[in-house]
Amino acid sequence: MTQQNVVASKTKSVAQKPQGYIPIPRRRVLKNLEINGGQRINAWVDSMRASSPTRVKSTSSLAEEHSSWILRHPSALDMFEQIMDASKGKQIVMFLDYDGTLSPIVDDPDRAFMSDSMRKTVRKLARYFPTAIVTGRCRDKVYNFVRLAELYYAGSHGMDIQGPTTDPKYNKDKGEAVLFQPASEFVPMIDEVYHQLVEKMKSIPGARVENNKFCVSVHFRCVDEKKWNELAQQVRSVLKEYPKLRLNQGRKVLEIRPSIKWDKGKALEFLLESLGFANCNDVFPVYIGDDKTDEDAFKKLKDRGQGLGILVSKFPKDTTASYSLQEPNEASDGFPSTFGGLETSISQTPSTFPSVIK
Ligand SMILES: O=P(O)(O)OC[C@H]1O[C@H](O[C@H]2O[C@H](CO)[C@@H](O)[C@H](O)[C@H]2O)[C@H](O)[C@@H](O)[C@@H]1O
Repeated sequence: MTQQNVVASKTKSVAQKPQGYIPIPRRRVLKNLEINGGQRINAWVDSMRASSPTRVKSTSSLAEEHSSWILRHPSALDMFEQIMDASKGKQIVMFLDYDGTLSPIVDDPDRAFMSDSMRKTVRKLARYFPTAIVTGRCRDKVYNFVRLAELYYAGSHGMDIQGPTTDPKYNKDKGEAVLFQPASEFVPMIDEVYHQLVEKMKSIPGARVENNKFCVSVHFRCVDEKKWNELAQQVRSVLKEYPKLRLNQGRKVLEIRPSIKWDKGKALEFLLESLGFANCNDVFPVYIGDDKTDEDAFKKLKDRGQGLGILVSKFPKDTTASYSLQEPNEASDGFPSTFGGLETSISQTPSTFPSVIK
């Protein structure tokens, strides 16, 4: 299938129902919201609470839960030898989520900076392995945080994919090396919704709306929990006019995006195909992420029976990832001794981005 055909076939699916990755089916969310400010909207707010816990469990029950969870999802740092063995003779491809993985979670989304040491680690990784950032953020914004031109970037939950601008073959058109944008027709709609949400959120102290180009984030991290109900109703009042959009929840954020069959897992698959690893057993993709949306990528790896997923989380969470890391710093400090350490253990030539983007 040619690139154009791929684009055309993905675009055709715009009107179809989303499949596969909706933690909160839109129909259910809307049903929950139907009784004006009544009981059902509470169900949605409960779901916001559940996905953004604000109350800490007792230390002993947490410790118990954690030790049983860690048996099922051991630390990636402790599993270095096993990871090495599994990847032997294969091309490692790195996929990295941004918020909560490369940068710590902070109150102000515009200040989620990546540390210099993390940047150094990612630069080092990219010298040895094709490396992609896969994020809910707008691609330009995440690029401004990461500032490494040698990476692939999949912004807006994978709906905006760009190749390394250091590579002349991606850089023919004045630096815009866009490979795939399956939701491009939604840009005006997303923009419209963004402006409406900005207006609505003016009455809710602490709420923030972020335009991620192909999707919109409504942040409630700094909103008093008593106001979550009102925030949910306001978002609902906008969303009900846009049946082609749907809703997801992340870490204290509501994410509105096009109802197309596309997610971080599909983006991972697209990048692997583009790199020439479509039907290849000699590839070892590693995906590191912290959020629900990363589960689509973990699941994709499991379905392909290739590589591994690493969940960054201090707390036990339902996940398809095989391994875990506790926090972004652990990833940064750990990389040089784990994946970065591979440079001394394998005989791969640096800077060998496959020249096979089709
Ligand atoms: O896929 P990701 O790279 O993890 O992006 C998901 C969302 O991340 C950002 O929000 C999260 O991080 C913020 C900064 O630490 C934090 O304030 C917020 O509460 C988190 O949800 C980003 O701002 C969103 O647009 C992304 O969708």
